[in-house]
Amino acid sequence: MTGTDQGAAMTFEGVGKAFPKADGSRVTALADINLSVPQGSVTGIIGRSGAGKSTLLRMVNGLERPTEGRVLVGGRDVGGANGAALRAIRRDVGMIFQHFNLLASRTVRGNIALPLEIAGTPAQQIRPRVDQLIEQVGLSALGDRYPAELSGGQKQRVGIARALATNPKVLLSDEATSALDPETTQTVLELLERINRDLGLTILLITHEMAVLRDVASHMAVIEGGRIVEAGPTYDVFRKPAHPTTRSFLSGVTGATLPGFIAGRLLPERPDGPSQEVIRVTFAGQHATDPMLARLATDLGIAANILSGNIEEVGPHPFGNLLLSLDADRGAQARAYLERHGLTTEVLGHVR
Ligand SMILES: Nc1ncnc2c1ncn2[C@@H]1O[C@H](COP(=O)(O)OP(=O)(O)OP(=O)(O)O)[C@@H](O)[C@H]1O
Repeated sequence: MTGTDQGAAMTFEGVGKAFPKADGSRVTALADINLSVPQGSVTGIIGRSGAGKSTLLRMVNGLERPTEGRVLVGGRDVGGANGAALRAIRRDVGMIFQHFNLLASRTVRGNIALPLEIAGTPAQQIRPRVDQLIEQVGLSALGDRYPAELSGGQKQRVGIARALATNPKVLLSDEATSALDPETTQTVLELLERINRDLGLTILLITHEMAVLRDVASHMAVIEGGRIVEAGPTYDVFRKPAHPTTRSFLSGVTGATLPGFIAGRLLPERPDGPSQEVIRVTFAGQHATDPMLARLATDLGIAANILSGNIEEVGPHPFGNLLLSLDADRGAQARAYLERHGLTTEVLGHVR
């Protein structure tokens, strides 16, 4: 998904952003960003605090301008647009926020109507459109409530309805579920998925939680220190993470963690004398349900101990992680066998 792409809803071409500092020097927030967000995708950008996620997102609706390169939305250069051209791009780009940004003085209806009023939509068209949006986000009975009378999840639904009011082609989500509890997060993510599917809307979201990408993103990119260090279809990245930062984010969601009694004894290098190799085996797609450990035992006579494991879903695909220990003398042979059968393996260390 890197590089310029005809099927792209948004493209970042060699984008850099430097902010001036008070002492006259400059801080580089983003450098050499090349990314293309496929039309109709839910694309997630993950990174730690200060990595540059917000700056990247804010370039899509022209709230920040690149100091290098171009950001294209539907083929139009956002950074070069002004006046009516910029307003036209912004109408195509809705945005939702971590803290919802609702007007406390307006009801649910009033908040959702706001972008329509700003766009000069005739009053008689606003009411039915707002009714439709309220219905779409599942808030039918709550139209006359004020934000203070709503839960976090309900507030975010208002934010989503407001972002959809002008029929945008792209929805930007700035940590939209970070202020919500896990259960509410799920319901809001499901709503975003439904909107993506039913309206064909491209969603670009930023998050610091890999679980959000696992649950909704078809494509993802990892950003660190203002640079994209890894990008691709989410499932591929989960299966074969190439960058240490990606692996570190993944270790938080792939569930399988070493039990304490092993983790405390894990040696990076193989010790002298008899030892066990500790490996992570990643199962994906059709292989997720194959009885590979039984086959390892019958075909090669290698017995593996299961230390921990889990199977979950990345998008529609099964995805599993197993942590095993096995005789270090047979480790290379076992890994080669598993890799040959489409599994991914990684040596985590050794125990005596
Ligand atoms: N207006 C600004 N002026 C100066 N520096 C800025 C400005 N906006 C962002 N930065 C700097 O750019 C870098 C990237 O910031 P950004 O807010 O994009 O990161 P982030 O990944 O969104 O972080 P967080 O998750 O904490 O919001 C940081 O070093 C930040 O201090």
